[in-house]
Amino acid sequence: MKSASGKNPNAPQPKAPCHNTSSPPGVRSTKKRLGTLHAIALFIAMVWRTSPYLTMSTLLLRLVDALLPVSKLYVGKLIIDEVSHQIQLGAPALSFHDEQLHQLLLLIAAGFGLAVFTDLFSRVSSLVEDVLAERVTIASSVRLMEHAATLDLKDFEDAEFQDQLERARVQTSNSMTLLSLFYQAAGMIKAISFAAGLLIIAPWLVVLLLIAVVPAFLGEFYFNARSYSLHFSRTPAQREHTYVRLTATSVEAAKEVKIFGLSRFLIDRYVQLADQFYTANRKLAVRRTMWSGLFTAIGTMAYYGAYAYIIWGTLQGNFTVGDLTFLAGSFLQLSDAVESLLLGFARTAGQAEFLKDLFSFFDLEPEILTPEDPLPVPCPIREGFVFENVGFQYPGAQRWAVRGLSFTLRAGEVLALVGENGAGKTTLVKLLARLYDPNEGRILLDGKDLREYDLAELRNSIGVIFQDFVRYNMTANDNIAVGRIKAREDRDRVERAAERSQAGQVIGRLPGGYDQMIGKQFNNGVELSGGEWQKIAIARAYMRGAELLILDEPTAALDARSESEVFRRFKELSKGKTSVLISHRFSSVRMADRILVLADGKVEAQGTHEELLAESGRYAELFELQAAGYR
Ligand SMILES: Nc1ncnc2c1ncn2[C@@H]1O[C@H](COP(=O)(O)OP(=O)(O)OP(=O)(O)O)[C@@H](O)[C@H]1O
Repeated sequence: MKSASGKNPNAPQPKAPCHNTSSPPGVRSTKKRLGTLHAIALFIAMVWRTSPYLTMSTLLLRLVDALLPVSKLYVGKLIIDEVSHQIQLGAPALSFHDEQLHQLLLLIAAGFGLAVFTDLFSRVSSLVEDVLAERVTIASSVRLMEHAATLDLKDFEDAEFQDQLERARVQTSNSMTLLSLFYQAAGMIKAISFAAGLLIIAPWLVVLLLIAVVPAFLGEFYFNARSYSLHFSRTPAQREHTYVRLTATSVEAAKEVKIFGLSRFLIDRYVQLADQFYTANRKLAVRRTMWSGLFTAIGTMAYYGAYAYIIWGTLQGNFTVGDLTFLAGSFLQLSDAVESLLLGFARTAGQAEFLKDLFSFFDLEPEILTPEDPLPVPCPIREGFVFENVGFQYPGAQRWAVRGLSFTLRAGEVLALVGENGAGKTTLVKLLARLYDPNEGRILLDGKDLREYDLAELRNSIGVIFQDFVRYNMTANDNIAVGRIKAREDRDRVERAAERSQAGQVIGRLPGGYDQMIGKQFNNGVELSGGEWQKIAIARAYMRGAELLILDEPTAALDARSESEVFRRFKELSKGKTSVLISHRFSSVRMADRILVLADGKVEAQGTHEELLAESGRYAELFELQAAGYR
């Protein structure tokens, strides 16, 4: 994996400042701030792309919604002024035909209309925003999954990558909070509309107000940054926390948890991690509450100071009673609006830090790619695969998993791989499928480097069933169809594949047949035995019908008769195809055309079963050990 900037994140990196929870947010570099703004801009673009129509509607509705309160307040002022005016005139009781009464009724009707509209608009805006937020959540989750699918296998095996993925994942479900950006824009218009009234009548009140809310704003900014850096620094622990919780409650672990009596151990670990979070959260929350209480008190003081000034001005005759209510109302609402605007802004800036994680995740690029002018993958394969002095080291590993590995896999042959645990058999298979690229040497397919072929086409012509194949909690049909998902609806093909792998008998015994849900995660699911699962998984290889088929020990749980049958059929049915079998059972391995003995990541010996026995090497030794066990 490398970031779009071209840097390899696997290379040692200087610690990012946000790792350092003690550094105050004030020392953040301008570059980082720009990065935050950039993330906000990318987010707005993403919202717009999700639904231009809903985005426009949200903005317009919020704009109207923002202008309604000041209009309502102004109509209130006009009503009070009109009433005071009538009282001052000492006017006799108004009659229905009076011009003034009409005026007053009209103002009351306008006030009523505005009140109804305000409520309506705010409900409709919230509705549209909710819908938009949900669409954004779905769109960003889809983008996250699509992007994750393009990244390399080694990325997924990297803990730092998992942290980043976790933060990005959290972010996709937080779009709702982020849409408060629009709310902020509306809040700004609202504040400007109130300020406009105040500016005309008493301009310095606006200055007073700004001074009053600045501390609250800075405080909020500070605490949001602290909260982000706290969250960032504990993502690994947070993932462990979730992992422990899921392990303690998952169906997969339930057997061992009970047999080994692990629940107390897991709960204690959970509590230990939770305690760390709790203590840090509580400390931050207490400090935040104290400071924000103080800042709010400053704001309230400013409000009452302004209120006293307006009352004084009214008593002096500088303002009318209507002005008094308008100014006091405007000031209060403006102070609320500015405060929530500034706090919201600080909060959004805090959120935008998380947003950066999402977009930096989208910036990651895979290293295993299709070249510019890819070769078409040969079909059928004519010569086969050649490993030329191949060496591969897993990222971060001290030792080479394979090194100096050279051999030929001829087109149309059945090759068996044997070797003790850790000899490099699975690694070899992963290199063949380009799940990794070699660090040394090269792998040729029909004389050309694997890296010159179209990656998707190459993977399309290879079918691998790994020893740790996935047990999908899906129907029996889909569990086989994953081998060639495009043919999912082709029940005949699925059934043929199942018959070939002996999964047909297993499925025949299921109450729902091919439509039976397998696995215990969902309603009406039935569990299978280990061997039954393996038969289903092997059916995927037949379903795939690829040029190169590889069974990497998915037969370990099969009884001896079933495994022997699986390999016999596999050999028969894969005629004309190239296949690789990995097994520790020599009775099955001997059926292969050729056997490769791997040791310490390289080929130690090769030949037919008889040839290898005659050599009296490791193969003969292991074969004898196993045979002795049966005597
Ligand atoms: N994802 C990985 N990351 C780091 N090292 C790995 C990874 N997978 C395997 N290794 C290491 O590479 C070496 C070869 O492993 P590999 O899985 O290829 O062996 P194998 O011959 O298939 O073993 P087994 O018979 O146990 O399945 C081992 O030393 C193993 O520890």
